[in-house]
Amino acid sequence: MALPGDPLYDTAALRAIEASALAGQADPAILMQRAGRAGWQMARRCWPDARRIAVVCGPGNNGGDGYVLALQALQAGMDVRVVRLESQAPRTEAAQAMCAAFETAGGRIVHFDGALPAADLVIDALFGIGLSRAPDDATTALIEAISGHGAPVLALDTPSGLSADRGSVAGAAVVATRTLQFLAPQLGLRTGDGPDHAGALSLDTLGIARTCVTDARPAARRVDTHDLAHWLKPRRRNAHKGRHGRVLCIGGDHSTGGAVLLAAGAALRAGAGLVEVATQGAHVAPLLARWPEAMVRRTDNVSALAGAFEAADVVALGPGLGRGAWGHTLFEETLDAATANDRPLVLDADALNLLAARPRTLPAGVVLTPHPGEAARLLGVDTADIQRDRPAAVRALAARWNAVVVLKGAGSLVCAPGGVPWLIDAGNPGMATGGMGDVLTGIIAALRAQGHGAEDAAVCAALLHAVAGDRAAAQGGERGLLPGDLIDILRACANPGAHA
Ligand SMILES: NC(=O)C1=CN([C@@H]2O[C@H](COP(=O)(O)OP(=O)(O)OC[C@H]3O[C@@H](n4cnc5c(N)ncnc54)[C@H](OP(=O)(O)O)[C@@H]3O)[C@@H](O)[C@H]2O)[C@@H](O)CC1
Ligand SMILES: Nc1ncnc2c1ncn2[C@@H]1O[C@H](COP(=O)(O)OP(=O)(O)O)[C@@H](O)[C@H]1O
Ligand SMILES: [K+]
Repeated sequence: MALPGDPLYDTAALRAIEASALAGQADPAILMQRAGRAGWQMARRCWPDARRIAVVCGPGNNGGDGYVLALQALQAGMDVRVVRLESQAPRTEAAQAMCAAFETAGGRIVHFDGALPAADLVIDALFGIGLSRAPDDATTALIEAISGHGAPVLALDTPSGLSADRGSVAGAAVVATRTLQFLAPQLGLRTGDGPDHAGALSLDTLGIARTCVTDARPAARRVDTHDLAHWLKPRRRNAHKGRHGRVLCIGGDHSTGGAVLLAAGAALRAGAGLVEVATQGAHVAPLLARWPEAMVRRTDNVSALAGAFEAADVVALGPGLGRGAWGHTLFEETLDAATANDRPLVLDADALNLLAARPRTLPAGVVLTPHPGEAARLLGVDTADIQRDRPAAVRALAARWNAVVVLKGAGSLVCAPGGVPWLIDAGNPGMATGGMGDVLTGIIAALRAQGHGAEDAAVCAALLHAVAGDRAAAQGGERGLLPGDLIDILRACANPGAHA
């Protein structure tokens, strides 16, 4: 069966796509011509009333695209100004030719003196995929002038300063209204800082053969709402609860009982056949009051759980587990028992922190769900290191722990060891609320219990969680969104087709 989702690319792949598109091509500047023209058409389409156009050009081929666009705008009768730093005259042959053509047609180029000219539209053609270092002070001032101008900003290929590979900003990056990507979609625009800088996304393939793109190795595959149906098929008429698996959620030390309650509720609403919870005695009654469908027991150690452990199809360990003696004991014993009994595990929250503090070999088929802080602990680096290159971080985590990893946050990435990451850019900042990750853990466990493998369960669950977050936010707004709101809406999202 065809893989779900759409491929995204990194800079190396884009360079390979470019090389294959240009092979045998007489005019190497043909793609630059098409890029500049596509940029101008996009500008006209999106801002038909803009007459004063400021085009900020950098020294490379991204700047070349900008000169082509500027010439197009000039020929269309616009009031066009190219702006650049004195030190950033075009350096590539193709960009020099486009600059010369613009000047020959009477186009005006001004050096940036701290302010951009008045304009109805600003074109960002400073840097594209060739960004190679953090911008210096003068370039930073130019980037800030673009973002702070007040007019809409159309970025060509990449918002200047954002890494097209990593989705991170070293220093400063343009905040664009829209970004028109060329050739193929970039991973960096969809994770980490990417969405905040890129604005609305468009793509122009510049007329190249499809095979130039399909032959390149993707950096990630992006899944979206419609892909849920790939995993969440209608149930068999002859189904029974035993077919849909049994989830055991372990967690909820004193003061964090809500976490395991949320995980259990999410597991129920994501379709687990049976959900059992092992928690501190004080949480048993409230949990039963909220979820009478769950089987809840007080536990101090795994031997008290003997029957439940053996019966479970998957064990979710971590929500509210804490790092006290209770959590430590359950962590060690659960991992021992899961290894001995070959039980699939989902590890979250303090289970990840305990794992980082006491590294051990994990049994096969484990799913880890770190947010960037937990990911940093698991790799022994800083959170900023994780966010600087989220795609590399998720690959490194999967390899280091031999597990399927969900690296959470804006543009969540899911990766199996040695695999190509999945990208989920559904979801919204309303989801940055305590307890939201516990809901994800419950969903992964439920899908795992329903028979999905670790990677399928992780990517489908991360997508379902994000889609539910967006649907809940659409109903009542992002601010104040609660994990319970997602649980309430999960059922509607987990049955694609039935509630379209
Ligand atoms: N691929 C294709 O087929 C097509 C590509 N096209 C377009 O070309 C773009 C790629 O062009 P590109 O390779 O010339 O790189 P680009 O983004 O212009 O930047 C490189 C220049 O910037 C400089 N520089 C870098 N960082 C810097 C910094 N922080 N501060 C200051 N300077 C810095 C760097 O200097 P250097 O590192 O060499 O010192 C170099 O001079 C691509 O995104 C797309 O728009 C289209 O024409 C369609 C077809
Ligand atoms: N800005 C955001 N955009 C999209 N999803 C987000 C955003 N912030 C948080 N989320 C999602 O919400 C969940 C938060 O999980 P986590 O940080 O573990 O919360 P907690 O530990 O409080 O349960 C993750 O699935 C994450 O991907
Ligand atoms: K740009």
